[in-house]
Amino acid sequence: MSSQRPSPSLAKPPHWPPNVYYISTPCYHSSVPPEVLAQIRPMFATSGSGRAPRSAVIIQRISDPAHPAKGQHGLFAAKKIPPRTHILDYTGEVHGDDRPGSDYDLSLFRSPDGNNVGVDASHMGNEARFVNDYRGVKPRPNALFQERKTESGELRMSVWSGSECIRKGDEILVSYGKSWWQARSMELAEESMI
Ligand SMILES: C[S@@+](CC[C@H](N)C(=O)[O-])C[C@H]1O[C@@H](n2cnc3c(N)ncnc32)[C@H](O)[C@@H]1O
Repeated sequence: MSSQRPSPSLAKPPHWPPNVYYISTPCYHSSVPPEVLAQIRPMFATSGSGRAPRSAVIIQRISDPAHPAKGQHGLFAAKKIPPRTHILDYTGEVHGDDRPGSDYDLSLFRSPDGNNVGVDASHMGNEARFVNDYRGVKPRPNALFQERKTESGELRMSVWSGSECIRKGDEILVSYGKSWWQARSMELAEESMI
């Protein structure tokens, strides 16, 4: 199975990992059935950029020893972001196969006949792949994942600010959901039994 080849020409933001393609629009993997693709990306849809204005977000290495993702990276506000604002789309490889090993895979769409479509940013994506979960960092998330449709009808998963404004310099934090963490703790328990 294959994916369309991402364009290598985009300028990467600071701290971008060398082994990950930087893409501003989704790439579609051949595992997405054509009838499902037609629902999430109408024929006439043009892939407008999912990029945040370059100044809205910044990727930073986490050095705070109290942060549970210390040594990794996170996404931070480069300027004040008003409440309920579209920050950026979560780009990646849109796929219909299972990606159990990916820590960068989000659910995008479930069709009535049971086809699941995800967006996996483990090998290609944009700044949104660095959004961390709020647990152990702040009492509550200040942002959320929420789908949107582009003007031409393409379904995107996006990062939006919550009900309060995000101050410049704040880490942008979502909730991955209890089931995401439950699946990870089950994996760890299984690994420790091997
Ligand atoms: C989508 S990535 C987020 C970006 C990641 N920090 C990085 O530098 O690539 C998800 C991974 O980030 C880490 N992570 C995110 N939120 C976390 C949290 N609240 N506590 C511990 N680890 C977290 C976990 O390792 C998780 O598998």
